[in-house]
Amino acid sequence: MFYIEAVAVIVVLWWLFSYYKWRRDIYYPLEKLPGDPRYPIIGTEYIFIGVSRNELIKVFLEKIKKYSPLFRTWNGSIPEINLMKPEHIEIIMSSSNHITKGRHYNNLHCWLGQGLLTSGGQRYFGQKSRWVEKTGTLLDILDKKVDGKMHNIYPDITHCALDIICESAMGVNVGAMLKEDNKYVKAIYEFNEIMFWRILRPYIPIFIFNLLPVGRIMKNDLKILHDFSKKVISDRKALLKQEQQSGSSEHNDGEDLFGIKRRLSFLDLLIEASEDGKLLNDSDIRQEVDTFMFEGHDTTTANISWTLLLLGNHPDIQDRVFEEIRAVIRDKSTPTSITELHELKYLERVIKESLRLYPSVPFVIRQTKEEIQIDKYRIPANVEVILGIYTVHRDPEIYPDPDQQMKFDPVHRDPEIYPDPEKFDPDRFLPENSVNRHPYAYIPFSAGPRNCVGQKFALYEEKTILASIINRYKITAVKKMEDIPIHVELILRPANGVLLKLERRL
Ligand code: HEM
Repeated sequence: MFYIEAVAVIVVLWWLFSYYKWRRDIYYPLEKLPGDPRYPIIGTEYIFIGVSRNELIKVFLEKIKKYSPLFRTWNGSIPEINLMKPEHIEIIMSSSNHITKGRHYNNLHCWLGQGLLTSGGQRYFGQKSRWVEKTGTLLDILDKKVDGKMHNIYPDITHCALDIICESAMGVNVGAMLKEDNKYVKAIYEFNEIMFWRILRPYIPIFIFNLLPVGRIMKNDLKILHDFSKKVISDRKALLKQEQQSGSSEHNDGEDLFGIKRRLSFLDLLIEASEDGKLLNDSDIRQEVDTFMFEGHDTTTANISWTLLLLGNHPDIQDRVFEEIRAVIRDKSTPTSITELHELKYLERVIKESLRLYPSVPFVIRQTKEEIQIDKYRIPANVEVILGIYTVHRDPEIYPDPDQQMKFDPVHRDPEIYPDPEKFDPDRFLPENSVNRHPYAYIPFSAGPRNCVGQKFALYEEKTILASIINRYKITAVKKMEDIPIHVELILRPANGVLLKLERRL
């Protein structure tokens, strides 16, 4: 009996000490930062209660306007520091100390595991000729939508991007564009939505969440996602075995249409590294494949989609893009060489400007490894810092028109950095207009030691797809940009897809 009482006293004392330490080291320093009042269990998430999905971003932007340039929020009992100034973001992003991802990414572990890629990946992609083939299939699908009516082409772009990443990085043709029902793509959207739903409800314990219908749907989605990647891996393994037996190898010899020597695919390298089972086991491979497939198609899909919506709203810019494409690829339907892709300079500025206004990844979250000082505030070690990529593009304090408050995006839309930040103006990215820009004022691919490994791949792929679409069709957007609701989750998506009217040019 005495023993139980002694343990109970030690537990209570330990808890009191931890609580005291937490208040001294975390709570008090952070309470000095601006932000809404915090309540037990819910933190500051009550600001989102009763807010519709389409309005969530507006509520958050109001807070940014109120508390910019930095403020704290509480996700339940976990504090989060929101940063949106280039010089503040630089402190975290440029440091090799603060590279641990925030804990919200733990929600992804059940899907992507710990498979976060840290080394460069562009050199593995030597199969760009396949992009031309996939883009051709996309055009065939879009041709059927040239009927004077409005169509949502978001699913078509998603399937094309998925086919391209699977073919380029995994060496497997999943034929997503040719399938009627794409369970994998549906599961990704659903999983992301539910994950975001859960993040906003820190007061629901995990065991209750798992019992709710959303918890069960998420579990089912997870199975679909894993089954898909397992099949990609087993298909590739079977193909490699077949090639070994027949003595032929289509993936590591010869040159493709772009004159690039073919190399092993990213997945082949993972499989090679696992041959003796020492470096990577099957689960490690699956995690890397899941990460790459998700990061490698959802991001590019979102950016291509926003770019099409912007071009569909700006016929003058679309005409300029079209003229450049005709001058570069002449009578072909799609670019077929790296040189041609490089020559599409104006299209590149269009893509960059689209990524400024609508960065596919709207924020990244890191944990501080050690205490840091930001302006007059002391940020303790081990707290979550939200680096607002979307936010860094629009600054509320210096945004000139108070009525436009809902639209600002503090970093990529800071009027001091980008005059008239709401305007879609690709020429902001002319070299002469970019010279004095802060290096962390434009960070769609993040920056520093943990930045995106796929940015070159993304740019080439997007140029190929966008050039092919604009070359073949004149596109008209059905809705103005300001009337298109934005869905924020890990990816920034147009809420209702990409509604366009297509007219054949050629
Ligand atoms: C427009 C397209 C893309 C955008 C805007 C984008 C953006 C980003 C951002 C912001 C990050 C987070 C870096 C950080 O935590 O600081 C990231 C990570 C990553 N991206 Fe991309 N990305 C794009 C396309 C791609 C493509 C095509 C691939 C693959 C071919 C790819 C693969 C990855 C991987 C593997 C990571 C690392 C994951 C991690 O360490 O957590 N991305 N990307």
